[in-house]
Amino acid sequence: MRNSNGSGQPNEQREGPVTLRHKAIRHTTADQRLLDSRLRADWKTKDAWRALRILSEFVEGFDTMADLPPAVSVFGSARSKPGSPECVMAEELGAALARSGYAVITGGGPGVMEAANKGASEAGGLSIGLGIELPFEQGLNEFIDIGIDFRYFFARKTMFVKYAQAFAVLPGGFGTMDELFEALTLVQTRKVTRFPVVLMGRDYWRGLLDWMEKTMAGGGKISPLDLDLICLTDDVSEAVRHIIEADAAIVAEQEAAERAAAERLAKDAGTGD
Ligand SMILES: C/C(=C\CNc1ncnc2c1ncn2[C@@H]1O[C@H](COP(=O)(O)O)[C@@H](O)[C@H]1O)CO
Repeated sequence: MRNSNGSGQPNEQREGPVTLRHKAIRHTTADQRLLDSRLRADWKTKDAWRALRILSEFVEGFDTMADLPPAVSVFGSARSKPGSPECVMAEELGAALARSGYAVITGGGPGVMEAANKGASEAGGLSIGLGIELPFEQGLNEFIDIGIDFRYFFARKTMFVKYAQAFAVLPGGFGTMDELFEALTLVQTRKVTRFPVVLMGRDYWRGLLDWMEKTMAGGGKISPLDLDLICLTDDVSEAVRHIIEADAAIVAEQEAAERAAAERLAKDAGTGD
């Protein structure tokens, strides 16, 4: 939904290729209708169709994102104001990533997302926004070269992970925490190849990291090694260097694994196994 008309009500709603205006606007989102257990009566008739709609989001996303160069997903608050310390940092980070050859993927919204897209775009990089249908959504920010609007959070989240070499997470609220912890869980459970997670903003993250070290790791709820996944910094150059080095290390590991597999095959062929 976009552009409130002053009454706080949006005057236009986009649902995939469909635009709804005026009395046709629905005051719920696709995610809300899918997840609302009070709509149980609809499950039999509507969920099978929803599955096709969900599939179409994956098809559209895979098709569009497959052509990207190496990319970094940047997360952070939708509420930060332009010129705030985290927006300044996001803009510098977007620009530095672009100069190092990375495309920048964000949630396509305002605040930190917009700042990262702006930095990337103005530095000549490729700037991508994966928008999400929200009851108060404002549309994709103006610094996006490739934008995709998703109805379903989980389809959109797949794209952030699948097409990024690293995650950079700036100060943010629940949405940002969700994205951070999803990344850490995927790496911890080896659902994705180990990839770097950079937390930017030492003061903002210190309390959470201390709690993770003392309470989570101290209480045996995570392994202390899980915290090695995270790089904490205020320095944009250090963040980008960390991403480049981790990226190179992962590529080297993968190449070594492929070489070892090829050598095993050759050896087995030689011994007739
Ligand atoms: C809150 C406002 C607008 C929300 N618009 C969003 N557009 C796109 N993506 C969003 C939006 N809000 C949250 N996200 C996702 O979560 C992260 C930020 O959430 P947080 O709670 O603000 O930390 C972000 O990385 C997005 O992927 C009004 O201006």
